[in-house]
Amino acid sequence: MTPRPVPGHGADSDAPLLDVRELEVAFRSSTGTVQAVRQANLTVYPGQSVAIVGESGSGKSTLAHAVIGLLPGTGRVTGGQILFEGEDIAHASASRLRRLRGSEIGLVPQDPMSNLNPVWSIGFQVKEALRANGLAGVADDRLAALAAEDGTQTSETGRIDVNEQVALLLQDAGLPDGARRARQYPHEFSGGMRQRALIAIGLAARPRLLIADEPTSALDVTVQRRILDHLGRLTRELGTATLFITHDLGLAAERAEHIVVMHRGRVVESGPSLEVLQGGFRW
Ligand SMILES: Nc1ncnc2c1ncn2[C@@H]1O[C@H](COP(=O)(O)OP(=O)(O)OP(=O)(O)O)[C@@H](O)[C@H]1O
Repeated sequence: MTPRPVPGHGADSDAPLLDVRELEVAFRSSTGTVQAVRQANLTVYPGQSVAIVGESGSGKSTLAHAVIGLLPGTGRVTGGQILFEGEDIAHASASRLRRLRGSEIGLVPQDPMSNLNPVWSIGFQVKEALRANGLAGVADDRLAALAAEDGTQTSETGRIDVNEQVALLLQDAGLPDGARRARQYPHEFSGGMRQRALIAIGLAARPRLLIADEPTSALDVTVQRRILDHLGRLTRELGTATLFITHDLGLAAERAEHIVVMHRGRVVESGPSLEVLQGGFRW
């Protein structure tokens, strides 16, 4: 079943942002080949939130990592297409994928500790995400409005002091006192704060699609809820589509408009969240 376009996201909402067709991903090992993803289909429209749900080992992360061009180890796309804004990126070059990551497709990874560099300040890491996409010192409308609220002026040409920009991005991800937070290092942050820093980094370049891989699974339930609420609000306000990976069907139904259920590498169910939840699918 193909998800319906989300109303109110402009004329291009008729066209999928991401259209995964018959995707096959395999890992080679000394004992043979593991077919991690089989003939998987998945569509995400602009601004839409889609969750991939499934038990451990069902292929959720592999599918998401294939989309972002970050398959680990011997993982290879062995069939099918990954159309992003109509372009097949299943076999795109490393440099094309690097350009897409961050600027068009952001990632909030599963494990904040191993995805933040311990020797760099948080602010430096946000700045790097901006620099990599040529956006250091550039304020979009949202940042200009946040700067005005903060009593800072942006120039008429949309320039902003890069340290102020970093502080605002951290604040927007739910880290008050962003200027001070920017000077701190990952070990000075709690797990929840590190996750928020990764959200700031993932959204810094305003990607059209954000992939969130079990973004809060290591956190306690209250912190998890608060962060997911914040992430949902932020992506809605920014108009960012999200591909949310989780093993928790209830959480997926709460957080996403559309659910794709994976089992042993295959998409076995796909539809509006409520329908999938009420369908009582069990793996
Ligand atoms: N780096 C790897 N090398 C070899 N096989 C791998 C690798 N990563 C994943 N796999 C295999 O691919 C299959 C799908 O794994 P994947 O991690 O995508 O599942 P998942 O649904 O995301 O699980 P989890 O919820 O535990 O992260 C599994 O059989 C797994 O063993």
